Amino acid sequence: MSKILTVGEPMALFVAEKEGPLEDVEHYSRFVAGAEVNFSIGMSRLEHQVTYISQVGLDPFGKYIKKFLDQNKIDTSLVTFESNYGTGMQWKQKVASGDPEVHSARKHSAASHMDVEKLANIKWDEFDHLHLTGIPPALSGSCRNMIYELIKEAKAKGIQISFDTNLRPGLWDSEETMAHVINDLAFQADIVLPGIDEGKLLTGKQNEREIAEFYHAAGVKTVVIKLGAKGAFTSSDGEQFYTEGYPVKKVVDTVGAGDGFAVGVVSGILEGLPIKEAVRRGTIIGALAVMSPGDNDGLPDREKLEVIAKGSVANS
Ligand SMILES: Nc1ncnc2c1ncn2[C@@H]1O[C@H](COP(=O)(O)OP(=O)(O)OP(=O)(O)O)[C@@H](O)[C@H]1O
Ligand SMILES: O=C(O)C(=O)C[C@H](O)[C@H](O)CO
Repeated sequence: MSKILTVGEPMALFVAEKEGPLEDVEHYSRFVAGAEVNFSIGMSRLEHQVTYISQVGLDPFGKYIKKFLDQNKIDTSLVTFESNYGTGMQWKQKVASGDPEVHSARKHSAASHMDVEKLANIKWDEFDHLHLTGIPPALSGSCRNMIYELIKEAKAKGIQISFDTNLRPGLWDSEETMAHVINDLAFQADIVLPGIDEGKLLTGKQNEREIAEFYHAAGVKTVVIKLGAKGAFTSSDGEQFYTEGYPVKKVVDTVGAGDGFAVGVVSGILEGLPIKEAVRRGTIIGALAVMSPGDNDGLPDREKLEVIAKGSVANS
């Protein structure tokens, strides 16, 4: 079991019960969203210990999120309640195919008011790994400073860092700033996990090999590029290979696939699996994530993962 630190914005998520435009939907089911929440749940289900740093509003949704994280055995000792600002919220469409529309209310949220003081109580000696995404540096200037400081402290302690680019253009002033900051942060990581379209936008390169070279040239050891249903391309330690996507009969909801994929790759690396097996695990968990309506409800426990990895379960 490894000990992992992460930080992010959790949101109350309402998933439409019927297809159609969000303005016509009357009934929703409640879930918890947040890329790092999804990652934490996946890692926790595989019996790794995750400490999740965040701030939520002192409101019913903040309380719900804290309870949900506790129920999923995630360490919430660094999750604080803020009475002046609210918990972020999302509403997600139900769709028969393609990506759903997601509407967010997260401007000036409690999480966006995090700053470097959130890092004061981290017990660095406890952690083996830091997982970050491109979302917190987009939330506010104080969050961005906090992420730079977090990386600096982790690197000073020699802690391995994974970085999922997870672009949210709507949260940035401009695409140029987004690409500059995200690359600056990614360059300091050991493992970088962009989607293919994100990689093209961030690097100006045209294909997965060139994107990987761009990050290697800045010192990144392992680059794994997500190719949607097709799978992934990996470049690590001079080795380059493709991993096929795990077949899915019916896609229920595409959101969260990248986080599930990160769970597979990072848990596999932390458990000492060869990189090919770690990425294969990523493709399995990414596929499981698209088979359920919430952003993290499809993530497997170890028993389910092992059964699927051995190929003895139908993918329906
Ligand atoms: N329809 C699918 N069928 C099978 N596997 C899938 C499918 N969609 C995604 N995956 C798996 O999940 C991984 C991550 O998905 P994707 O490439 O969509 O990442 P992403 O763009 O970061 O996702 P998101 O931001 O929506 O969470 C893929 O590399 C693939 O292995
Ligand atoms: O949209 C965001 O910023 C989120 O963190 C919500 C989702 O859970 C996330 O996009 C899934 O990767």
